[in-house]
Amino acid sequence: METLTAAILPATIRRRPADSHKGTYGRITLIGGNRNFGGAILMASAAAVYAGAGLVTTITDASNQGSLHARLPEAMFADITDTAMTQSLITSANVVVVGPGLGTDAAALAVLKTVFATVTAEQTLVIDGSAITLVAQHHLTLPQAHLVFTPHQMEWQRLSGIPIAEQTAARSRAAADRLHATVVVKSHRTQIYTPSATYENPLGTPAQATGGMGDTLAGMVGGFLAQFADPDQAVLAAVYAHSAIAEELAERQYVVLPHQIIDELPRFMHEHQA
Ligand SMILES: NC(=O)C1=CN([C@@H]2O[C@H](COP(=O)(O)OP(=O)(O)OC[C@H]3O[C@@H](n4cnc5c(N)ncnc54)[C@H](O)[C@@H]3O)[C@@H](O)[C@H]2O)[C@@H](O)CC1
Ligand SMILES: Nc1ncnc2c1ncn2[C@@H]1O[C@H](COP(=O)(O)OP(=O)(O)O)[C@@H](O)[C@H]1O
Ligand SMILES: [Mg+2]
Repeated sequence: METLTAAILPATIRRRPADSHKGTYGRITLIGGNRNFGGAILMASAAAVYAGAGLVTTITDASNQGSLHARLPEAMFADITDTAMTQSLITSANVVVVGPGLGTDAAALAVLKTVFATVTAEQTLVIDGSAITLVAQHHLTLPQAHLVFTPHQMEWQRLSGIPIAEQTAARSRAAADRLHATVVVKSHRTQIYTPSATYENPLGTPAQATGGMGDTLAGMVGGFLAQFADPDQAVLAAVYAHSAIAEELAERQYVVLPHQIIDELPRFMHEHQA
């Protein structure tokens, strides 16, 4: 197990070349947010935009459209019940994030099946929140794609079958290998299982223990994957940056809100680019 250090930030976050445009920085499609959990996909989408992803589209329940655009005019919107549009927006993305606030009802399951049937081996799919629970509950066959799971410990228990108290590095490593995926097991000391190595994030604070914190991380992971060349480093840097910003804010705050981390991202990335 390797401990992450701040060196992951300049190794990953590169200065933007002058000769570039929005297409240089990736197209990301985020899918989630039912009528009750619209905030989750809004936070994930905002994290992707503020992390610098070039083009961001949010596929969500139509009831969330107004709040999405009021809060995040940079994001495009599509209705989650429009299957043809969903397929098209998945196909045109290089990174897809599915799950924040998706819910676990029959409609959510149908959306997730559409995602799995549409992504291709060249694409990266980040699977978070409700989508992890659905994969576990319905024993879904995983698609051929670059897969990144971002479970918290309870979701990891559901997906891997390993009870939280028995989630040792060795057992989680074996389960991640069986999934042929990168797995970010989130806790107060998050561990990251890439195909080639295992890492622990030394940062993080209980001030982060508030709803939406993981939705924000999922969007950051997607945003970093959309832009930066090395996918393992992109995941590691997103995890590290998420906690590093939270620790900065927690020096003078009892609780750190997810949207505050999002607001700090452009400044933090500017300071740590190389
Ligand atoms: N504003 C919003 O719209 C929000 C929507 N959310 C969405 O709600 C859906 C359900 O996710 P939840 O995670 O709330 O529900 P889950 O039922 O998946 O997991 C929560 C349960 O896991 C337990 N648990 C054990 N270890 C944990 C750990 N290390 N970290 C977190 N929980 C741990 C908690 O105590 C709790 O009982 C997801 O789609 C999620 O994205 C949540 O993110 C909350 C905010
Ligand atoms: N006590 C803590 N110390 C450090 N990090 C924490 C702590 N509690 C929560 N976090 C972080 O907050 C995030 C919570 O993710 P998750 O449970 O998926 O939230 P949500 O689904 O509500 O957005 C993870 O990145 C986790 O590492
Ligand atoms: Mg979550």
